[in-house]
Amino acid sequence: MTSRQAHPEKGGLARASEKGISYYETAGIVERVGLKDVECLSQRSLLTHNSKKLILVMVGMPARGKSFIAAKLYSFLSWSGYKTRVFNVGAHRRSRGGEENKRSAHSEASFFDSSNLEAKARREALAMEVLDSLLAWLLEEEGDIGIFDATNSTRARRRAVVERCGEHPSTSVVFVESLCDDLAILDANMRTKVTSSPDFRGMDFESALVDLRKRIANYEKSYEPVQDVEGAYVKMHDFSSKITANLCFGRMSKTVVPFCAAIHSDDRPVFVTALAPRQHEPEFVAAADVDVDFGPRLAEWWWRRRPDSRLSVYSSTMPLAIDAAKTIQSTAPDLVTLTHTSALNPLLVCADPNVTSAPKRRDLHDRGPDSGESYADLVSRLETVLLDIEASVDSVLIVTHATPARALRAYFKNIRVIDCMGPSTSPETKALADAVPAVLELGPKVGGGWLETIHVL
Ligand SMILES: Nc1ncnc2c1ncn2[C@@H]1O[C@H](COP(=O)(O)OP(=O)(O)O)[C@@H](O)[C@H]1O
Ligand SMILES: O=P(O)(O)OC[C@H]1O[C@@](CO)(OP(=O)(O)O)[C@@H](O)[C@@H]1O
Repeated sequence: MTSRQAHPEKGGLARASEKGISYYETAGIVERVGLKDVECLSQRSLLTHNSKKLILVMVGMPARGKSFIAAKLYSFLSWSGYKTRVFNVGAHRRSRGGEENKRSAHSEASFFDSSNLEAKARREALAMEVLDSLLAWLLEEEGDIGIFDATNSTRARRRAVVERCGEHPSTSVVFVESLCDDLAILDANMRTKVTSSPDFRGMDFESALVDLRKRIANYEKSYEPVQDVEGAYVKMHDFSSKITANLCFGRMSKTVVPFCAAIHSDDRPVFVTALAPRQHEPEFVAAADVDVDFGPRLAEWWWRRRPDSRLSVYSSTMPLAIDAAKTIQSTAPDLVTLTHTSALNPLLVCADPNVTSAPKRRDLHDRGPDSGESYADLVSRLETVLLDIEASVDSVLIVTHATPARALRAYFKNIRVIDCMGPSTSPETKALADAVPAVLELGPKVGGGWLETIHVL
């Protein structure tokens, strides 16, 4: 290797760039060596685009967090603007089981034994009925992403799913598999499951646990993890401590895989607070001039609350938000980490400065008469912050402005972004940039979802 060709990571870059020479200076001179014929590369070029309709097929034994992950993906993808729906085979099985108040035989462990051929055939039929509903919704009701929530634990089942979806060329299938062998995690998951799943309603806790263990043992006998040859997948091992992905490109690699890597089910609160809206923001109301002591009030509240726990603070890059975040950090420099990001800045609106009335309600894609940002643009820049929030195992505090704060809240509460705007939509929305400053606390609920609490500063 000559000095001009030296590899950038091995110290050649500085010398090369001093002379203004590109590392790829020889491009066009060196001959390409038939790479277009390499099979995996041609497959790569076919898969780069987003498919029109995406089907995420959950895979995993019971109590591996499939429904939890499916619900999270639903919140995230809906919030990102995709028309998304979860189709759960367990719910369909129960609704077909008949007996309203009595436990159906279709909920007992023996129903999930693959050597019970009658039950097995019934389970396959139930799964295909649900898949058909999913496909009908995607194709006839213009859905974008369908999430198929079942164990899909054998290769034969997955092949059947892929074949049925393959009848519709606008669809593509990606498996989302959750693998977990850690006994402590499984034990905790099983306890959650028997207390929350309708399959165990009316049973005492210990008998329910025994039955679930038997159900899982039945699945263990026939479980086959997804293999590369089966197609595109994301695998999450032990609560996202390891992620593997195959054939994921486009929207999958840009957002879905990072989201799967971020999520976990640790118990830590997320706090959101917003400075009063400026006059030209769509959320503007004649708010009192409270901004000046916002930072000290926030810091004092935090200090009173839990000075012992670590806190990751994300603020916008507006001066008052930066000041507030720094004031918090000054109270406990060892516990608080700061990130300032323009992703949390107010909605960019290009309004006429002479018009002082509050702008009218806008739709997700409206940019207003003079362009600027739509709510959809805002959501797209907030995505990066949302991934940081989901990934954090420390408490998180977001110091932002009315519109981004309300858009973030929409994710946590599964509300359409446009329905979260405007202070009159709910007390929680009002608390985000009210005349009296407040912090909205979002606490994760066991098994999914977030509980809201308003703290007035
Ligand atoms: N990635 C994961 N790996 C293992 N367990 C998880 C994961 N994510 C969530 N859990 C936990 O698993 C428990 C059971 O989840 P659930 O979604 O009902 O399982 P499944 O649908 O696979 O039967 C929940 O308490 C949830 O917190
Ligand atoms: O047919 P398979 O793929 O096994 O999956 C469907 C079954 O998965 C289960 C496994 O326990 O899902 P869930 O835990 O979501 O209720 C059953 O309820 C449901 O009948």
